[in-house]
Amino acid sequence: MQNNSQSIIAIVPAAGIGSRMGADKPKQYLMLGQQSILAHTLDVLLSHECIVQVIVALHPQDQYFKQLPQAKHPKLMQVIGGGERADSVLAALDHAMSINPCAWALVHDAARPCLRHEDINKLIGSLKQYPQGAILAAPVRDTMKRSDANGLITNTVERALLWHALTPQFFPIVALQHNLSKALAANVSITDEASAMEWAGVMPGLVSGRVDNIKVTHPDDLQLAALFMSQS
Ligand SMILES: Nc1ccn([C@@H]2O[C@H](COP(=O)(O)OP(=O)(O)OP(=O)(O)O)[C@@H](O)[C@H]2O)c(=O)n1
Ligand SMILES: C[C@](O)(CO)[C@H](O)COP(=O)(O)O
Repeated sequence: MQNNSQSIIAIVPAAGIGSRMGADKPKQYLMLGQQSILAHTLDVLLSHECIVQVIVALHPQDQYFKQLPQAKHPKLMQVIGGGERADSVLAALDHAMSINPCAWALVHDAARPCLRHEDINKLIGSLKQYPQGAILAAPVRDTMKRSDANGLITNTVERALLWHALTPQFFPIVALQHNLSKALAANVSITDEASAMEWAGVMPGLVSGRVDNIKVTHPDDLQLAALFMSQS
């Protein structure tokens, strides 16, 4: 895959505690086959020819990362993450700004180990069509319902233009760092990089990605991720 000019720095928010998983360790360190979820995710990013650096944001008390073989990879750097995912991403972006502010950030959840190079290539390849940046996403397939506080259906939501936002999310480092830091300073709820860009008036592109690029969140996601990994 040739990416012509752009330098790409991957950012991996990996400072979460995995509370919804309810495991005895942060979910990114749970085993998936022969290695941990985070190790799989790092392997995909470190092996991509267009990614020149990988910055992983870690929990301040992380005791696991240094045991990963990937921790010694020459392309890998680590920073201390923050209280929320967006804070961890911003900490990594601040570091990326000191490396190459003209590069692009490819932000990918540690908890999405099933990512494939074909999807990274699609996203990078969308740069000409979406110079403002873009995200991998999956069109909604099911009928979508909105509920009230009692779990009763209030209405059916038109699904034709609804997407599941995935990662990686791909933006110019300077613009993303600026907009994310401004949005967080304004106490805006930011759950992905695109929402910070949207808050600043940008309309990111949507690039259709594989539905097996799941985020391991709940216990039953582990078996699904293992199945998808076995087919990659
Ligand atoms: N303060 C945080 C919170 C989350 N993350 C990372 O952001 C990704 C997506 O977040 P999520 O799936 O919510 O992970 P957790 O926050 O660990 O899960 P939970 O919400 O169940 O605690 C994960 O790779 C997680 O490690 C992070 O870097 N810093
Ligand atoms: C970034 C993300 O994976 C896109 O769907 C999602 O917003 C992360 O949410 P989480 O609650 O931090 O897992």
